[in-house]
Amino acid sequence: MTKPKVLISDKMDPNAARIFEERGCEVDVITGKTPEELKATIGQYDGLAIRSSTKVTADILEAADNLKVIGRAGIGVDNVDIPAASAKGVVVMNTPFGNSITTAEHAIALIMALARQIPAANARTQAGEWPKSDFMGVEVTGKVLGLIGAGNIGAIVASRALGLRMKVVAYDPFLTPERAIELGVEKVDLGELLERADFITLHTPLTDETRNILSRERLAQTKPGVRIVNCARGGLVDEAALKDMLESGHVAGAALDVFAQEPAKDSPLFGAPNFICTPHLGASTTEAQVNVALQVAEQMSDYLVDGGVTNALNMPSLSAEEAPKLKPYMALAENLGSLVGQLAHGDLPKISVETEGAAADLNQKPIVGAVLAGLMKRYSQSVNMVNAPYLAKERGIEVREIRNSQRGVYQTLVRVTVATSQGDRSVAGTLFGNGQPRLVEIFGIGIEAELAGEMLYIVNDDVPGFIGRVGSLMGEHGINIGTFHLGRRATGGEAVMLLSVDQKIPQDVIEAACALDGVKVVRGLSF
Ligand SMILES: NC(=O)C1=CN([C@@H]2O[C@H](COP(=O)(O)OP(=O)(O)OC[C@H]3O[C@@H](n4cnc5c(N)ncnc54)[C@H](O)[C@@H]3O)[C@@H](O)[C@H]2O)C=CC1
Ligand SMILES: O=C(O)C(=O)COP(=O)(O)O
Repeated sequence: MTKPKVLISDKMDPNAARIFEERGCEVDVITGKTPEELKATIGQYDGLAIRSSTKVTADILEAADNLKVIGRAGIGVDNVDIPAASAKGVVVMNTPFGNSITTAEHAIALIMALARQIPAANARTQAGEWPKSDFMGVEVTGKVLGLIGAGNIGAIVASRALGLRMKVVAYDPFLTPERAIELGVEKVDLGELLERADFITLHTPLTDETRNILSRERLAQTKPGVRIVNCARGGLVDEAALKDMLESGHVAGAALDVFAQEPAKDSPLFGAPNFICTPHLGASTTEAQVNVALQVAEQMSDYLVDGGVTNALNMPSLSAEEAPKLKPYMALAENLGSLVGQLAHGDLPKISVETEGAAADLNQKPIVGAVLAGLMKRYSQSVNMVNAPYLAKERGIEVREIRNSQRGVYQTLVRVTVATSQGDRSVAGTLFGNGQPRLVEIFGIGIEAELAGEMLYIVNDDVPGFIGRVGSLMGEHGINIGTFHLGRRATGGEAVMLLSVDQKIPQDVIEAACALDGVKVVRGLSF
C-alpha cells in the first residue's frame, strides 16, 4: 500500500513531522508557499497540516484531488473554507484544547500590561528617560472583567482573573446558569457587560454573529476608562472606532493580539495612545506548540492510516478503537446504499437505516454516513462519508436512524429502506464471522450474495429453464460468470437473480436479457 502523503505548510513543532513518519505517512514540511504555489502542489497530498497562516480557500480545494484531511494545529478554523472542504469530501479537524491555557495566559498578560502600561514604560526606560511620574497604573483587584465568550479559553481566563480577585461578568448566549455558577462568574447580557466592565476580554470565534461584536455603537456604550483585550480573532472589534476612542480617552487602553487583516503591517491603530499589540502570539508557547503538533499529527494519522476521526468539524467522531470494528459495517452499509441507489427509479425523498442485534450497539453515525455515501454515488462519483450527508441534505433527503438491539434471524443486521413511488423498498445485509459483508435480503426476498465488482440483477417469474437461458445468454456474449445467487418470494412467484461477472455488462446484453421470457427487471450493477 502506498504511504499517505502529508504537507505541513505552516511553522509547526518538529514533533508533528516525527509522528507522521512514525505512523507510516510520508511528510513534506514546506512553509511560506503562496496560494498559487499551494494550489499547484496540493493535488499530490492526502493530508494538509496548518496553523493560521495557510488560507485553505475553495480555489485551493478545487485542486486538492487527493486530499482527505486538513488538520489545524490550533483552534480557529476561520482560515479554512469548511463548506468547500465538506463538499469536496475532506475532513477538517482541529485541536480544541492544546493551546487554550497558553492563550488564556496571554490574555491575562495583556490585561496586566494594560493596567501598568508595561510596554511603553519599558521602551522609555530603556531609552534612558526614567519616566517614573508618567506611568500611573490601576489595580485589577476588585475590578470588573467582562468576558465575551465563556468557552474553553474564556473559562480559563475567568479562573485566573478570579485568582487575581477580579469580579467576572460573562456574556455568552450558550452559557448555562449552572455552568456560570461552576465558573464563579455572573451571567449578564451584552448591554450590562458593556456598562459594568472595567476590562473587557473577547473569547469567541469569528462568525457572522460575532463579527464586529464590539462595533462603534457598542464601544460607545462601554464605561469610560474601559480597557479592552482581544486575543481571539481580528474582526470582533471595529478597529477604526477603537482608534477614535483611544484618542478621545473614552477607552483607556487596548491590547490586540489579532487583527482584521493579518499580517498587520500598517494598522491605523499603530501609534494610538495606550495601544499595545502582539503579532498573533496567543498560542505561541513551547508547551502549547508541542501539544497541538502532537495532537494534530496523531489525529490526522489516525484518519489516514486507520480511519479514526477525532475533533472533526464536519463529520461525527469515530475513535481509532471503534474504527476497525466499524470498518466492515461501513463497507456493508456503503454497498447496501449503493444497491438501493442503483436499483431505485427517480428521487428518493426518504431513507431509513435500521440496525439490528450487534450492529445496534455501535456508533450509528458512520454506518448512516456510509449508507448515504453509497446511495449518493448515483449523483456523484466523488462522494464519500464526509460530503454524503451534505449532498443528501442539499437534495432534501430525509434520513432516519432506527436501532433495534433485539437479535432477529441474524446476529447482526443493517437494513436500508427507501420510500419509492411504489412504496417502501428495503435491502438488508449481515456480516459473516470473518467480517465479510453479505446481502441477505432484497425487496423482501431472501438471497445470499457478496456485493462486489460487476453484477447483473434480474427479477423474473420463477419458471423452469430460466436460469439456463441466462447462462447461455452470458456465454453467447463471452461473459464469464463468477458467482450465481438466487432467491424467490414463493414457488412459481417472483424470483431474483444476482450474478457476479468478470466485466461490465454491455447495454446490448442487458437488452437481450430484458427480451427473455418471464423477465421483469434487468440491471447492470457496479460495486
Ligand atoms: N490568539 C491566538 O493565538 C488564539 C486565538 N484563539 C481563538 O480564541 C477563540 C476562542 O477559543 P475557545 O475558547 O477555544 O473556543 P470555544 O468554542 O471553546 O468558546 C467560544 C465561546 O464563544 C461563545 N460564543 C459564540 N457565539 C457567541 C456570541 N455571539 N456572543 C458571545 N459568545 C459567543 C460560545 O458559546 C463559546 O462558549 C477562538 O476564536 C480561537 O480561534 C484560540 C487559540 C489561540
Ligand atoms: O489556535 C488558534 O485559533 C490560533 O489563533 C493560534 O494561531 P497560530 O497557530 O499561532 O497561528
